[in-house]
Amino acid sequence: MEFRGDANQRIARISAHLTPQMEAKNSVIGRENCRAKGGNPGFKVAILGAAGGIGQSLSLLMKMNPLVSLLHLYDVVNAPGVTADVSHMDTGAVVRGFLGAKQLEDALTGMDLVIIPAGIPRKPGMTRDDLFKINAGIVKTLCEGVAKCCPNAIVNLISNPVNSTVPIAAEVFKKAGTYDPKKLLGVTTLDVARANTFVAEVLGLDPREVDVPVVGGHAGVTILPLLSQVKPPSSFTPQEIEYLTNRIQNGGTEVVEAKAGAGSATLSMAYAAAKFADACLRGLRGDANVVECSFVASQVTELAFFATKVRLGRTGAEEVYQLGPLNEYERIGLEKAKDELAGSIQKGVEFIRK
Ligand SMILES: NC(=O)C1=CN([C@@H]2O[C@H](COP(=O)(O)OP(=O)(O)OC[C@H]3O[C@@H](n4cnc5c(N)ncnc54)[C@H](O)[C@@H]3O)[C@@H](O)[C@H]2O)C=CC1
Ligand SMILES: O=C([O-])CC(=O)C(=O)O
Repeated sequence: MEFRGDANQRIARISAHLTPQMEAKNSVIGRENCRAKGGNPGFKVAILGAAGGIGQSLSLLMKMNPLVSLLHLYDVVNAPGVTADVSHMDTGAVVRGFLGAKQLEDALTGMDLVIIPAGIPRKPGMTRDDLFKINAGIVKTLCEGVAKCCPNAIVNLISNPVNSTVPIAAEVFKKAGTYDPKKLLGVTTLDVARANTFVAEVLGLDPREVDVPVVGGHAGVTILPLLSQVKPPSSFTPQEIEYLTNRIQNGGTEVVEAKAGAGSATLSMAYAAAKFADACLRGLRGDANVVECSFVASQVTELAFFATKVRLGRTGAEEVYQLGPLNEYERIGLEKAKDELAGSIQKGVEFIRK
């Protein structure tokens, strides 16, 4: 009988949390009184924009990451549904959902890593810069929340245009007095994933064996694959270089056009974001030699931000690597990339300083 009593109490507790009344009473969407806390030692991760195309798949992938103990899913719509769904996966991370601006602070408090895929995606005919008008304000608001509630968190910024949203985030953090350049990382991992895939196709290799550094930024000509530095060392014909560079630079547009109005890359992007977040968490844990490309504050060129390989450690991007030797084709590409990047960075900075 004692056992039955305990079990009944447990069931009553759980059922109570399933009622809409209780959900409404709770400031967060979760199961606060349940015993099952996962109990994993690990990191606390928030996804802002978790109900979107990228956000949903990314939530699934982060729920599967053994380094995550607590996963906060925030969005202005549909966060409860995504949270309920993902929370039934029998992996270690405990999942809590947060809906709307009033719950942003709860979503962010105590987080080690904040991943931001919030904002509108492109439709055919648009550039990433066409998203600035709407996404700049979204990123500003969310980063103000980060500065207030988890100023020491690592931020992985996905929302486009990354070439401008990263400078916007930096300015927000500077204004709040919390800016640590090592902790603000623009996510360019999808460019590397595409480059590895397309180069592997040309070379007839497994993409997992290929490593292509992609530097610069995350839009059109600012995406600069360094094919002269591909591992394993490989040579390409001028036609192959032209084909690969164009395909990598226009990979996002290829998906936007194929989706024909239904958005941009979400599945490959969630994969890339999960890979990059995992690298950040391994760095936070103290693993050695965690190296990824990312758009960060940089002294590699005269620009304030630039994507190169960075070494991720306990405090974020602890080392920003130089470009290494470039061939003539890449030197010309670098000048074009810098010209466009300069304007995009300036636009982001001015959005906050105006
Ligand atoms: N860095 C990269 O390599 C890539 C970046 N992106 C960018 O990621 C962003 C998201 O793309 P999708 O997931 O496809 O778009 P989506 O429209 O499917 O999802 C965006 C989500 O953000 C949410 N949202 C809007 N305002 C918000 C706010 N203030 N706070 C929290 N959430 C908010 C929406 O409710 C929606 O659930 C776009 O800007 C897109 O261009 C997309 C692919 C690659
Ligand atoms: O192209 C877009 O709009 C989305 C994006 O950044 C990408 O897929 O690389």
